[in-house]
Amino acid sequence: MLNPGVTDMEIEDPRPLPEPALLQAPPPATGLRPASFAQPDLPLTDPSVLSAPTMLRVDRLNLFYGEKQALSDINLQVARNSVMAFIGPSGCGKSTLLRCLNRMNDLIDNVRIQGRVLLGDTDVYAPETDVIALRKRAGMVFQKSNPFPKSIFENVAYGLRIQGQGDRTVLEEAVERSLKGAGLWDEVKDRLKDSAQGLSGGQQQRLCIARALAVRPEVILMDEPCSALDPIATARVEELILELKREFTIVIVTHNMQQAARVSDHTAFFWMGKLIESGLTEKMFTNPGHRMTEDYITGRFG
Ligand SMILES: Nc1ncnc2c1ncn2[C@@H]1O[C@H](COP(=O)(O)OP(=O)(O)OP(=O)(O)O)[C@@H](O)[C@H]1O
Repeated sequence: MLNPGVTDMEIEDPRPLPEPALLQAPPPATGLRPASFAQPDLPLTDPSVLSAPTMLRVDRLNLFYGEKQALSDINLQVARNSVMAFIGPSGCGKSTLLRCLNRMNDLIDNVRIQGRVLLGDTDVYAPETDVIALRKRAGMVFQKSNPFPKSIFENVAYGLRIQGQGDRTVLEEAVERSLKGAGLWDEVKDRLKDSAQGLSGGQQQRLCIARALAVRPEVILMDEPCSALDPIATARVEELILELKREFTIVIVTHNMQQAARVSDHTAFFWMGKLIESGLTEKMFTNPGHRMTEDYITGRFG
């Protein structure tokens, strides 16, 4: 959602911005939750995440929509097989940064980008980079589920079909694997030929996740994937995110602080196009390094 209405009038006396923290040197993982952690039923960060190799790396990224600068000097890393949450008030640039990671901003006129994004070893913005292949490696799930007016089967098979895959057995295997991966197989296996638009909102969102999984991505970019879902469907997608990170790297934009705390290993807080702070989610939610992060997380602004 676009919201150009955020101005510095909304936050009084902002402190000088610190250098954005990189995730290179997180505090050692003890496997223990700090005693002050407010939500004791949350999953602990898997210590293996902290030593995982980097999947995504953003270096000195600036983005302009025409004359307007929407991202300023962003430095950030996302560890492989982890979940990174982007949080911050409306209009701070979360979706813009998410779209930079697989060049979805290429589809918007008048965008200018400086800096570097690496997906694994691939320089995302290098002229020789194949954008179609890149988006296959970094799939996207949007705020509003957007199944095509086709059958459940064809929705999931779509990405493979446009890659030229026509072998029925290969497609059937991929559809089953992806629907199982998205936790939807048991609910739809007997009606794969039915229209996807007959599914509930939560099922449609999991179908879109299955569609993203079908082309075997490495990264899944999720832009507020639960904002249109009820609490039960939201809980289902959150469980799924925790399962999917065993195989994939996930970046999720969310306005829901509990959701960020529940599903993410790392959190990055943005304000007016700047990365204010990033780090272990447990730390960000219990002992943030910046006053603005604390004010946002505790609902004092945003
Ligand atoms: N296509 C566009 N053209 C011009 N400006 C844009 C465009 N998309 C976003 N912006 C502007 O860039 C800034 C960041 O927008 P973005 O949607 O990335 O923020 P966000 O943090 O994801 O917001 P929200 O939480 O409301 O979805 C905003 O000022 C917005 O108005």
